Amino acid sequence: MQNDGSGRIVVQNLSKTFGPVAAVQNLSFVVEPGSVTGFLGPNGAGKTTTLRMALGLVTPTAGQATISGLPYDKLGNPARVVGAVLENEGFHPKRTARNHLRVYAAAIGMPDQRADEVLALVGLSSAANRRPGGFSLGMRQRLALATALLGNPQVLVLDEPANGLDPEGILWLRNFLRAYAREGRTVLVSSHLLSEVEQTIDNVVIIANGVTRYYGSLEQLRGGQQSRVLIQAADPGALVKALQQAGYSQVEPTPDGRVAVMGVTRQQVGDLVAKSGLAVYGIEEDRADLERLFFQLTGQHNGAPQQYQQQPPPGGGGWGQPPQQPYQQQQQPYQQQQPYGTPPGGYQQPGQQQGWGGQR
Ligand SMILES: Nc1ncnc2c1ncn2[C@@H]1O[C@H](COP(=O)(O)OP(=O)(O)OP(=O)(O)O)[C@@H](O)[C@H]1O
Repeated sequence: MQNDGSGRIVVQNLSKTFGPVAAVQNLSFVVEPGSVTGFLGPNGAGKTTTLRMALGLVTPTAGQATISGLPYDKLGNPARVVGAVLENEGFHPKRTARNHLRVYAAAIGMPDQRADEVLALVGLSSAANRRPGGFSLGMRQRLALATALLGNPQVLVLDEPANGLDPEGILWLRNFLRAYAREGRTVLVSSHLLSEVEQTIDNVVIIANGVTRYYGSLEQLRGGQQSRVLIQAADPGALVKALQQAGYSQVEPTPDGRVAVMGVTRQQVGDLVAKSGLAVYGIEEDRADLERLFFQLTGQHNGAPQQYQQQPPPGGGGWGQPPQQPYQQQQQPYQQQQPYGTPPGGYQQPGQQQGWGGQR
């Protein structure tokens, strides 16, 4: 086997058991070069264990992970191929940031000057002579990233990199990772919050209880969602009646007093209110919340996790289709509640019914 130079990460049927705990079960996915992939799941889902297996720090119970076609420990000088930032990395208390980096640079055969280059890359040049002991959490994260970048690696693996970063730091990290991927490199970032990485990632692997729930492009995940139109009306009851008469049955109030309707476009609503002479103050399209879908996929809000169809293993034709179940689940609130009934029993005031969404 040879390093194929691709920077592709392939995880194939990877499993890890710690005593009675099945931390990772038969996990398969591919992380493509030139993109940022989010590795998402709730706490304890198995993300860190998977990343540690990919980085040769934990021995898999079954399956394997390769980077550029090779297991990590066969990469020769792996730090020149993969840069990794794992959680809770410590720094030597007596070394300055620059010296810390020089020690690590020497260990992987990089020249001293690389320390200053990576400090500049992460925006820490002015702190080069300070000791990390006095750094903020965000600065420590940047220094950890600088360490990972020493070998100018083609692949970056970051475990919960946004932890401890302020909004400015998150924005900086987002731009940095996107630029890194644009150079054709591979970026894999774990997080327990989809919202934290949503604007950074192209592709997503979602796991829960060590099992894959979804893997594919974020675009596909978004595309499978139902959207609804939210309308603020002078007389919501009259609007509901008009909508129902026009054949739109999936209608209900939102807690903030608006009317939500599924299966309709903004334009159709606009035409309908114009025709019926009703006063409305706002018509807004609302894509179903991606974070809510994430919670459904990982079973965090719906009790026991559901078993979704797994995606085909790597090499089977790229990214798969999103599973269908979540979208069916998504529709349930509309079918179950029917707060307006037929015939309409009068408009309920906000707060009178169990809402499911509200404004985002
Ligand atoms: N060394 C270990 N010994 C025993 N159990 C472990 C070990 N490492 C992880 N586990 C267990 O494996 C499961 C997965 O843990 P892991 O840390 O991989 O999850 P995670 O998704 O990274 O979560 P977090 O975001 O909380 O770190 C958990 O139940 C955890 O308690």
